[in-house]
Amino acid sequence: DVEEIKTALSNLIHSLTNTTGSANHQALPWNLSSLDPCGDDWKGVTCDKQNALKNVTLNGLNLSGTFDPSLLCDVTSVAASVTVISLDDNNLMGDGLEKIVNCTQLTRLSLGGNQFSGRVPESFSWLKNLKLLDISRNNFSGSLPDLSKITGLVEFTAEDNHLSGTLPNFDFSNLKIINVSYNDFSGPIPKGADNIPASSFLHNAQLCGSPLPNSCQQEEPESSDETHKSSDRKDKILMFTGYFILGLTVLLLTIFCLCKSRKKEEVQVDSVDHEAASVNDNFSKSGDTPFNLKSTPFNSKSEISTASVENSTVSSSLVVLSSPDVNGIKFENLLRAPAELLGRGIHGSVYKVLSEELGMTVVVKRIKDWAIPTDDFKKRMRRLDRVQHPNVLSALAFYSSKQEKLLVYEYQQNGSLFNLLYGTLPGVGRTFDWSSRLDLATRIADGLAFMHQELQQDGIPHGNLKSSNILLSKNMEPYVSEYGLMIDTRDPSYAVSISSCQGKGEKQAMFKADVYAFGVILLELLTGKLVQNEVSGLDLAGWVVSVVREEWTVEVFDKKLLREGANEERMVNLLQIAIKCVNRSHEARPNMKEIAQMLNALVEDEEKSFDDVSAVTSTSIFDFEKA
Ligand SMILES: Nc1ncnc2c1ncn2[C@@H]1O[C@H](COP(=O)(O)OP(=O)(O)OP(=O)(O)O)[C@@H](O)[C@H]1O
Repeated sequence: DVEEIKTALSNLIHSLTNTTGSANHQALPWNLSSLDPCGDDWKGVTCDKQNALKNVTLNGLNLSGTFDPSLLCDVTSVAASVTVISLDDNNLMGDGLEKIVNCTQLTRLSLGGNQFSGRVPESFSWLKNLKLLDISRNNFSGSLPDLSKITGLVEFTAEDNHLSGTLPNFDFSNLKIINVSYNDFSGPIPKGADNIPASSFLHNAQLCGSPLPNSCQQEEPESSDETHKSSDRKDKILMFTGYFILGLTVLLLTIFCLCKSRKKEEVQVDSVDHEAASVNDNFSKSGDTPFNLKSTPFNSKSEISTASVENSTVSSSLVVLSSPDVNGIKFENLLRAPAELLGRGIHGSVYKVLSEELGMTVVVKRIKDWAIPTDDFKKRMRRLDRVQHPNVLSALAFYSSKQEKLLVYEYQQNGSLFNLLYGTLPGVGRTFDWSSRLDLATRIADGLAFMHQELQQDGIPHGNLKSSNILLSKNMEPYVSEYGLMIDTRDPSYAVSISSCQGKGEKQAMFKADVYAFGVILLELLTGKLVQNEVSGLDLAGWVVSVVREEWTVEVFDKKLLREGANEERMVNLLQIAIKCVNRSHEARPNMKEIAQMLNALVEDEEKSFDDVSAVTSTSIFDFEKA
């Protein structure tokens, strides 16, 4: 079997590295002279104890050529055991992708960021064990096969293709993550997607229904009669033309108002300060603050400057990003809505605002004294908006003036990871068990790895990663929030790293500061202890490293995890990853992509340990129990 695996893998890697021009010849990622493909020399290949092939992970290796799955899946010993095939971010094309169906044990198939084209093979829907299918960022076209037949599918990502037709009738009680944005899908989104962010469905001109704001009703044909259908079509053409003209008018008006307000701002900027008004401090603290400017006494301790609100041009100053949830939002209405102060930091304050206009609760983060030129800030916000990941919270809208920046985010009902670890929510007790912690860490790592990859060139790291910036949605889906705002890192070697390197090195140090911060979050998840405890003076990273240096010990682990009987070997594995992340030298730290791969391998391991795979997928991410 080992020989068979070795031959299959050699054939695969040769087919993906032999390019026609010898100048482009790609170095082999594996040492093929090594006798044991399951040994360490074959990076990305893992086998189980019986030497059965489990994972083939060849992400981001600049592989090119035609991926022929039969090289793996027509080999009996491989087909019977392989659970993960991951070829993300290469330059691969496909030939006979349908043959993947012979790898019946696949739980993860990841082909994102390649050149695959044509239809998605029907046979993908026969892969009954799949939990994750990623075909995003390719050139796939045509309609999707009926992927709803894969009842255990937890994650499906297909953004940035040319896919069309209707979406399969997914069961969203299983499917936790989906992204089909930037395609040509049409028709209704299947029922039950209310908890999925609307951004997962954006940029499909004819998709409708919750969570998108456009309902499908008027698009459903009232009768099957041909004449009705054609008049419906005409109506639609008229309707879209109307929308187009309306959109154009709004755009022109907005540009006109912006120019006008900029002129006014220049003239008025010096006189604005004394007019600045605020949300009254006492109201804020009472937790039920009306932002209503008319009923709120102004005072000099300005919270949200409202000088501009009195100015009738402000509604054009609130820039609404791509989310359809907030179309038509007006700045002044937002400030008049009932609000509650959630927190106040060195850089500003955060308010929870119930917006009747939007029919939703949002969070407004006000940042003062961020010395970023307005144009750069706008550019940055728009750039960030183009990089969407299901576990990263994008801003819905923003406002920028010389004095302050306001950012509007969707409110996340279950608070932050910080609250989950160290506080309690009234009325609800939570078992935040080992597999939930590992799952959360992996999703966050996936999100950060994606953001780092996309924003490396732009030099935009998270900059302020911490457990209070990991938010939990209504269904406990974790989100990284406040990506790309002010740099305020926890990395103790950051200042030294930045001063000692320039250009590319400087950028790398910034991204590696996020890795340090992520390592600290892993330590918090493992130990249940606060990072920097002002009372005990504990420096978590320093403490863990010193305890571990003595000898590997369970002393560091959260007692709750030990009581629940979490697997110590896997906890130690996670601890090892965390310690790599908090290495004092930023160069020695792994990057987020490597960390995400290590965590996903741990999850795989965890999943293998459960006998009943389907029981794992149907379990909710977090275990609630009544307090
Ligand atoms: N979109 C949101 N939904 C729900 N809660 C949020 C949201 N954004 C922030 N919060 C919560 O509001 C509180 C205050 O946020 P804030 O960003 O000021 O805190 P912080 O992360 O401690 O400080 P900073 O980010 O300024 O360093 C935090 O507990 C945070 O978890």
